[in-house]
Amino acid sequence: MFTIPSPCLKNWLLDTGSLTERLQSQCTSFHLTLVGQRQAQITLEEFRRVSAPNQELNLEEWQVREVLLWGDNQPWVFARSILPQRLCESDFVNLNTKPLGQLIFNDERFKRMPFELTHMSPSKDFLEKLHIESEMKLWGRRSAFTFEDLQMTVSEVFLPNSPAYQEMK
Ligand SMILES: C=C(O[C@@H]1C=C(C(=O)O)C=C[C@H]1O)C(=O)O
Repeated sequence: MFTIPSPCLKNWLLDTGSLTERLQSQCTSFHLTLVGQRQAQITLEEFRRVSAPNQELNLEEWQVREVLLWGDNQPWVFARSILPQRLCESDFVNLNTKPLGQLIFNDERFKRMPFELTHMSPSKDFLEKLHIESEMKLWGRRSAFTFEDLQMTVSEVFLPNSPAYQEMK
């Protein structure tokens, strides 16, 4: 078990509202960049979290979506979501740079499950790509959402300049 180092960080990690909306309230200009969205290699662990019992892993049934959420031109959150292909062809069609939260939090058919929290030391490659010098430990969370008979996961990592670490600077 681990201790979350600040009440501020704990509040961000466990906030069940739309992270997009909360980040937007903390900056003048918010934007989202799409790192990628495609039928790609989901890990076995990710598959176990979203699949139904006895479901076979078929990569064509899932999309991996990775985005960066920026506040005042600072990368604040990296998010990786595992989305059912069926949702990508219906409710999430042409999502592109529209934040997933705008769809999820305005549709009561999406039900959020409890958060899983984690902390990590990001790879040098990941930090270099984002021109982040800080080597601090990063904290993140993952939650699964159910939608009718489907499940999806949203994982979010708070990056060093995000307001989640405000009190720790
Ligand atoms: C789930 C939300 O959507 C945000 C937007 C995401 C996207 O567009 O891929 C991913 C993670 C979230 O931070 C949210 O706003 O809380």
